[in-house]
Amino acid sequence: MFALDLRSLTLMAFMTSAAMGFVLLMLRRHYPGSIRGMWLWGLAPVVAASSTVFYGLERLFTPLVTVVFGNGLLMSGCALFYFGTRRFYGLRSGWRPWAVVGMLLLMGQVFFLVGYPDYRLRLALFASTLSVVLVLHIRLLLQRAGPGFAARFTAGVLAVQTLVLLARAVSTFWLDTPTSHRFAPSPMQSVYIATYSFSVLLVSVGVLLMASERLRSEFEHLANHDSLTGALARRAVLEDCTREFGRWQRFDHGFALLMVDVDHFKSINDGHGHAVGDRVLSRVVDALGHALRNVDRLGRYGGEEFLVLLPETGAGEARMVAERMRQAVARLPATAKVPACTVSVGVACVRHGDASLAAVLARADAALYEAKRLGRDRVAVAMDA
Ligand SMILES: Nc1nc2c(ncn2[C@@H]2O[C@H](COP(=O)(O)OP(=O)(O)OP(=O)(O)O)[C@@H](O)[C@H]2O)c(=O)[nH]1
Repeated sequence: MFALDLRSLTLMAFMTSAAMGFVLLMLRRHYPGSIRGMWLWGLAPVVAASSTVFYGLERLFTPLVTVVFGNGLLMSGCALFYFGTRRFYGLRSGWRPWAVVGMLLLMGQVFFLVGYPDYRLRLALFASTLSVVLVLHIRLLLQRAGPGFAARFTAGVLAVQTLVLLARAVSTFWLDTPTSHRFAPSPMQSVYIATYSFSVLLVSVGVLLMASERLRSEFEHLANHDSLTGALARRAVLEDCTREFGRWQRFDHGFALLMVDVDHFKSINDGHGHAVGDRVLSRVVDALGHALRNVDRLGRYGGEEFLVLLPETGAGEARMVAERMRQAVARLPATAKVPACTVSVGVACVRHGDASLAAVLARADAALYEAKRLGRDRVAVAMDA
């Protein structure tokens, strides 16, 4: 019959959990504070590892101590993983309801150990409570999982762990005797303990991948966005424009570029100070962004100059969008902290004969110059746009 040495498996589970806890706690220092939950994720395997000490050395303890501490710590380890994930997603966890559930579970465990000794019922109670925690964790991961792989992977590992946990509890009713115990050799028990040590390892890897994915997306955001206004960085918006130019060359899908410049910005800086000028820029970007569709791209081209890409847009529609943006900024009221301002907008559309994006940009720039020349706070469309 297929059965592994359960004490060796338990020792392996201990070493895996302790090592993963150590790794997570050490790595946590290398992640920025914006990535939350790593401390709880690191604590979880350490607590789970302590539970295996009670199971593995059960001869040294009374059954009551083994059950209360072993099961209590294992349950706490699983809950800490879940709390870590909640924290990671910016959710707080009230510990009181969890403490009540934990106490009730332990009371039930003691009852089925001392009051009405039944290993099967004790196991069924423990497995079902632990499964609830695991299912809550899986649900949270699947609800919040973005396009990345890590959260789905972690949820998958937890799902396997839950199935094995439940299968073990159910199988006990058929395979074991009511007086059976943890180290009575059985295939199910081998699968359970092996799955446990693997899942601690894989869940730890999973949460580490989640933290790394988050870190990468934070870096990407920093690299692609202007830190002052939140608009796309010049390089990112130009990349989008170049891609759109390529689509136009291949599929003949037209697009428009808008060059937007804050009027007399130097005098705002000079009159109110650079910090106020910064606030004006942020407010202008907010207003411009609200006037755009999801597919449009808004980037900071230079100091107080912004570039807008309008895919699949002709000259008439682009002029309307530009006018909407101009009005959105002009309508911003002056406040105690920020003066009112206006913008001028130059509009250009890609057209046959354009050899590169630079040609469209140059026409949008020339149109902007024209809008400035005509008195500012207006939209000018490039000739033959
Ligand atoms: N506060 C602030 N000022 C900036 C920033 N980037 C560039 N500037 C300032 O923006 C001003 C731009 O001035 P100009 O190019 O003369 O243009 P303008 O005063 O807006 O005049 P027109 O464009 O002709 O209407 C300069 O004084 C720059 O120092 C920034 O990030 N924050």
